[in-house]
Amino acid sequence: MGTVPSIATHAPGYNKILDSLDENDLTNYRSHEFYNDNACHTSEHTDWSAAAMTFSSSYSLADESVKSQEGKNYTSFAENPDFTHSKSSSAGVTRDADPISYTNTNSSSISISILPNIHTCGNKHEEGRKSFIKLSDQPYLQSQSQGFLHDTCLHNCVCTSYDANLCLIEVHGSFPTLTSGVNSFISGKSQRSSGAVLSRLPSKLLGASYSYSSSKYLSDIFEASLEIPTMALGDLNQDPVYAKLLAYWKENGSKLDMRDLFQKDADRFKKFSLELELPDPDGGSPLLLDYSKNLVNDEILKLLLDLAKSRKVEERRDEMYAAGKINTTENRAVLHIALRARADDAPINLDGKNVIPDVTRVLSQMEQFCNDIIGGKWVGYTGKKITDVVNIGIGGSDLGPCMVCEALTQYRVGPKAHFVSNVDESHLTDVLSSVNAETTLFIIASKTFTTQETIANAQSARRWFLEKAKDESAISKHFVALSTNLVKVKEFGIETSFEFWDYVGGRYSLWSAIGLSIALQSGFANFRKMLDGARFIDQSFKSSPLEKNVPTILALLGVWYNSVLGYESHAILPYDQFLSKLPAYLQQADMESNGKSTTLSGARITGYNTGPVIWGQAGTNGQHAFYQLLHQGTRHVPADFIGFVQKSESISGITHHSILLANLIAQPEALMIGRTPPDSVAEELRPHKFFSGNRPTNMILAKKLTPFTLGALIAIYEHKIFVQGTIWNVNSFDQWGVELGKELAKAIEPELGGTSKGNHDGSTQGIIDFILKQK
Ligand SMILES: O=P(O)(O)OC[C@H]1O[C@H](O)[C@H](O)[C@@H](O)[C@@H]1O
Repeated sequence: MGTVPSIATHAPGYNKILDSLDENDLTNYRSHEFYNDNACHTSEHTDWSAAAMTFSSSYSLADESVKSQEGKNYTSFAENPDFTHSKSSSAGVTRDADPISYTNTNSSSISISILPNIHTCGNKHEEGRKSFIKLSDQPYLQSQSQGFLHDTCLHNCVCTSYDANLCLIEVHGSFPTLTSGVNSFISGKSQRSSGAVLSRLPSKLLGASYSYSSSKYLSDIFEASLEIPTMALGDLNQDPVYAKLLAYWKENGSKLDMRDLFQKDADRFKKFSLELELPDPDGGSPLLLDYSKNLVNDEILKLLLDLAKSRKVEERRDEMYAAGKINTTENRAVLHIALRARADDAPINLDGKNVIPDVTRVLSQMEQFCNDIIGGKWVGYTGKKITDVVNIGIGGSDLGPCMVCEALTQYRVGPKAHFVSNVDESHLTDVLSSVNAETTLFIIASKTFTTQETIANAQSARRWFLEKAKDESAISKHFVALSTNLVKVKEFGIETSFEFWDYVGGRYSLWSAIGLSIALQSGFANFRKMLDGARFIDQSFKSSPLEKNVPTILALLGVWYNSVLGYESHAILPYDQFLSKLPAYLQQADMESNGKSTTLSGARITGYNTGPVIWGQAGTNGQHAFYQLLHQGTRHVPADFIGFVQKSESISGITHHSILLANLIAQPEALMIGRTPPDSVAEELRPHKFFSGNRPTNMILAKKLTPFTLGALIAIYEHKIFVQGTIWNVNSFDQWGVELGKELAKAIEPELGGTSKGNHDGSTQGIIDFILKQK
């Protein structure tokens, strides 16, 4: 087995794999990048790939023997005569921090990567090669450095190893995101190459060894136990901080009264509120988050912040920002933050490639298109200017743009945007009845371009259009597509398309080409301002300490209510008619993200609630509908009140906005202070007129609903959802739960024609029969 078994001494199955490998095949082995802390971030040291086959001089295999070919044991590679080493230099200067390259003299292409610090392992591993990666458990390697955690780096490394056709990874130490990285690797493997992942957690820490492989390529030669290594981020139920929160509530919950807390602490508002100075080009002003009307005190807040630490929120956030493939079940990075980046922002490297240039390329294409449409350069088939756009999409390809177009009504400079989402034909016919084919642009928005409803609506819109235009060639002037699936777009017969990428989740896509209807209606400049508002929050979320971090605070309060106190829903109450679609938008954003009952490592969640039921309506309308339940119901519904200090009013003489603001302020006050009816109230009515109060709310207030403020507001919620998903240990970025219904509908549809019959339960069949009889 040559020199390779020198590290293969621990995990069950490891030797077995190595023994089973064809020695002659070892010429394909090759090591990968390793850089030590200092070297990897110096600006001179830019050509990472040239520094392959290196590892740190500071690393020593102190805890194991390294066998040379003659069978002698060494305590480090440096001493092993099988390896020669040479020191890399940066810009001609050799420094202590520079890496040392080790090469195996017996087989020049055999080497084992020792990766105590793998910041740079985003580089692709070479196709057809085999790699060994070893991660050390030296304490300094697990500390945070340069904004990255080593487990994040391992994750990236593993995720980008997909081109190697065999990858063995031996891990010493506890790396919280290892499992997700490894899962990504494995799922990537099934598409790109065969491989195996082998990990070992140090027995001295865990009292056990773990190893696993899911590779088909190796499945018959590798019979090691298929145990998945335990992630450091384990079951929330086992988290000691979570246990403290539960205990605290159990012991003190009934005594927790906000009215007392305000009375005892004159600084409570100051202490439990945050202001973010928004650099809004339409008038910079602070955004206020007042969270003082919550069932929390100093102790609870401290525990919640500790929980964020113990659930590794910051590490996971860094992993997302570093393009880690945290959407493990789909092996995808989650990079809506990249959509808001500016061209000169620090690169965001995914699989070794900066994604920002592609983002800015599509944004420029959108900008040009908007200018052409708004400026009248792009006209309809009869030469008339485009006055209306109809966005045909559903879910994430509808809710975001639809909500934002309404929110930015006052910023309209271009064609009016309409939205068709429901496959119910009345949605389409209703919109079509209000537009003219000569002046209407159809935007077919679908990430996958396979969504049944969208494709059906797009086909019907096309037919309607052709009935009017009577000319196939007119289609190109009136239909454009937004998708990640450009092949399907072509198949559909659309020439102009705007691309986005699979690292953009549908419900996080309004910042991408999916936002074209926003940019057309509001003008590209306003679209950019909205992106900038979100970018501002991205930076604030990344750099603010947890206690000053708006999305994190909102998330922690939500976890407190949802998982500790058992409150099951959360209301979104915007006091602005133009934000009336915000609750529906956040329903998808939140419920599709965190409505999960499986942890990242595949365990069933029991004992605590994950994503809440999100609902709400614009104020003041809701006050005359469901607020009764908020004030006096048996359920407790934490709520976010959202408002704006200024609004341009066009009807003079009536103080609409003051009335709106007064109500916005009064409702949270009423929910907190409650009321015991005065003695003057008749005895029998007194219980009915009693308001218990002590009901929690947040207030989010900004100066004006501008594109920038709106971008910031949406991004706050996106990151809030992310933090909660992290704490609950769920994948917030997949949505397998929507699949089953879709599949069954496809099976049932032909049965409604009466020609085929399925195999259903009695109720389902009864319903089908009822329909068939009435048809
Ligand atoms: O954009 P599309 O690929 O057409 O998908 C539209 C929507 O369909 C699905 O059912 C998903 O649950 C949503 O997350 C998605 O936004």
